[in-house]
Amino acid sequence: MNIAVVGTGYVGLVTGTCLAETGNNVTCVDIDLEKVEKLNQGIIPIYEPGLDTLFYRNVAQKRLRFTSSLEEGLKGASIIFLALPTPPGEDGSADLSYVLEAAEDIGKLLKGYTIIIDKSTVPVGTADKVQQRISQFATADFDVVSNPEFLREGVAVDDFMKPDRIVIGTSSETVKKILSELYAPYVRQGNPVIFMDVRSAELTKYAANSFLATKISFMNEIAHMCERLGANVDMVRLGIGADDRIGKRFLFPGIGYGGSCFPKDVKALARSAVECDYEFRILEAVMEVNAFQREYFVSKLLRFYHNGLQGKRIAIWGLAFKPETDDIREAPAIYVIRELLAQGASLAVYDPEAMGNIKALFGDKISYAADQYEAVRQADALAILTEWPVFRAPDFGVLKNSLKESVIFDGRNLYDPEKMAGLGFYYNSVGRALTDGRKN
Ligand SMILES: NC(=O)c1ccc[n+]([C@@H]2O[C@H](COP(=O)([O-])OP(=O)(O)OC[C@H]3O[C@@H](n4cnc5c(N)ncnc54)[C@H](O)[C@@H]3O)[C@@H](O)[C@H]2O)c1
Ligand SMILES: O=c1ccn([C@@H]2O[C@H](COP(=O)(O)OP(=O)(O)O[C@H]3O[C@H](CO)[C@@H](O)[C@H](O)[C@H]3O)[C@@H](O)[C@H]2O)c(=O)[nH]1
Repeated sequence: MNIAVVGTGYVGLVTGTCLAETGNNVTCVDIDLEKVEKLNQGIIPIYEPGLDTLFYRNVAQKRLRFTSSLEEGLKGASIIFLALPTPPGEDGSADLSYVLEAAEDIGKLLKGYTIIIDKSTVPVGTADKVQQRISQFATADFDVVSNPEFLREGVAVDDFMKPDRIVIGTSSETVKKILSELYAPYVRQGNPVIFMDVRSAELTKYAANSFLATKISFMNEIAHMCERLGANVDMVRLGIGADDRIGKRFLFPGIGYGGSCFPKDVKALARSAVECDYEFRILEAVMEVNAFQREYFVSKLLRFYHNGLQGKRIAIWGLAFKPETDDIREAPAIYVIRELLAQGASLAVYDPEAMGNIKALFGDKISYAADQYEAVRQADALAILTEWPVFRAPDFGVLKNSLKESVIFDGRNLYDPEKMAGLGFYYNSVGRALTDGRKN
């Protein structure tokens, strides 16, 4: 099939590449000229594991192209995917300006029957708005479909190629037939393509993200109880996760969820509730707990250094909002860095992929280490903010010799507290015993 993808960010680029991989002809469109130029030079502007192999293969075989001209992108396309930003507006509701402006431009260019698929995360009623906006300008026939995307950054290619499920909101039998064919290669293992009405599909996306965010905030609260009651959150996690009704995943406490999706989508669903005269009480608590997690992490350092952080050098391992990505959107690290700087600490940071993005934000206010061990050299303490695999089994001897004092604040529970005490560290993690082996 001939496909256009409008918006070539994390979702658009992965969607376009993975659709080309199964034999479709895909043109990705973006208004960011620099991005399009890079893509046309074979430079992938984001870090996403596994994307490069598929990208280079499909570009070489001319199934994947990039352009900044919408007109050129839409030429011959029978399906148009919208993968455009829907950032939070001032009141928390999703800002639909990117989607609706693109709809208008698309309307002016539509030729024959076209399926317009919304992959952006949008509130209930958006497909109707897109339909109306396009109708004002189009003469050709078209259908607007909601097809929310559930990929996770860091494993986006796998998630797209083998999705748990595909949700499609449409009432058109023609659309159902065409999209069943388009997605058939991705659900060969029997994962379902779930057809439903458009409004339910739109809400499904927010419900999924909000439920997962709720799971995380719930576990963060359980972690606080563990710290107060002398229980171990790892054990509680295993104990409840073994129950199929609860499930093992998304039960890891830490410094709160970040990223470009959970924070904005929870906020947007809460706002949607207000707009339809309902107070979504759980979501208010989920957001409150999430904000508290990063504050609590910083407060642990402040309590430890009760004379203040002035003159202290803190090393930070992990800046991205999660491992295996360079994305720092809403990363807890941004808050932690700002707070520690405000308290007078000097910072040396390291992340395998997100250094460039953090540098663009903080410039020369902090030091950027070439590797994780350089970051801790002569630091008073280490703070761990992202659970990159490379941090999981460091050389503790080197770590201990590099730090001025053997002090670790771990926001991601990477190590065993007893083991850390045995190695002579002060080790403060989330929802587990605080251990101090410095006098061992
Ligand atoms: N990032 C994720 O993991 C993820 C997963 C599922 C769903 N989503 C949703 O998908 C949507 C896109 O998210 P993203 O992370 O890919 O965003 P992004 O910011 O990475 O990419 C959006 C792209 O759209 C481009 N753009 C803006 N206006 C345009 C226009 N008029 N024409 C062409 N291109 C235009 C931007 O230049 C940018 O490259 C959002 O609604 C998001 O909530 C994101
Ligand atoms: O047990 C857990 C799991 C995750 N997180 C945090 O939650 C955030 C989000 O993680 P994750 O969901 O893995 O990453 P995203 O790429 O943001 O993916 C989410 O957001 C996407 C955009 O909507 C959806 O498509 C995905 O299905 C949904 O998982 C990160 O800060 C994680 O550190 C935890 O704190 N504890």
